[in-house]
Amino acid sequence: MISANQLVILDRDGVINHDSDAYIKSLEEWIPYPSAIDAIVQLNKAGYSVAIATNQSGIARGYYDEATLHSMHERLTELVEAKGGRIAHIAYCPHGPDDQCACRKPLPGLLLQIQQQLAMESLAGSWMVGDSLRDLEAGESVGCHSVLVRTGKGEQTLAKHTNLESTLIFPDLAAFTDWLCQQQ
Ligand SMILES: O=P(O)(O)OC[C@@H](O)[C@H]1O[C@@H](OP(=O)(O)O)[C@@H](O)[C@@H](O)[C@@H]1O
Ligand SMILES: [Mg+2]
Ligand SMILES: [Zn+2]
Repeated sequence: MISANQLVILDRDGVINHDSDAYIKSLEEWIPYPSAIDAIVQLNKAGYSVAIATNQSGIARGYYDEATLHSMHERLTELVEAKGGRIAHIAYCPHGPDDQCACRKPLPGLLLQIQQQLAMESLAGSWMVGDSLRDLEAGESVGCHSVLVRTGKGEQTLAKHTNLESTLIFPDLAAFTDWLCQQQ
């Protein structure tokens, strides 16, 4: 069984791949940070499981469909597995802000889906890595450590919220990964 402190949960847009205020609407627009792919594999090789929790309101807004989203996640999985890594689970919220779902971050639904999928008793002590406050809020609601990266919307998040005292801040996922692996 995966222990909570050996799980890293990643936000997708702005952490693994470039984000856009116009949403990531196609496979062509899904451009991973090369260092992020390598970081996921590095985490795996250091004994961490990696899962993804991503809001995808672009589906509810009609900008793209679930098949297109799945093609992005197939590509991500291919890139990670080609380097010997593995994504344990990808949880996504296809709903819009007004749909009153239980899974759109900052609600914890995506993280609870990951917990159930990985048969874990708790996520307390896992790591939640995001570029937006809602990522961190979702993680903290289930006891995750908060990590903010400056990629994607990270700089805007930092400028808007100066009271992130319990949050670790790194330039990008690779920098957090290097730090975490040095803690072992
Ligand atoms: O960062 P994650 O959760 O992986 O994905 C975020 C995306 O779903 C989109 O989320 C939207 O927020 P709204 O859903 O419109 O509030 C906007 O921030 C877009 O720029 C962004 O691409
Ligand atoms: Mg994001
Ligand atoms: Zn949802």
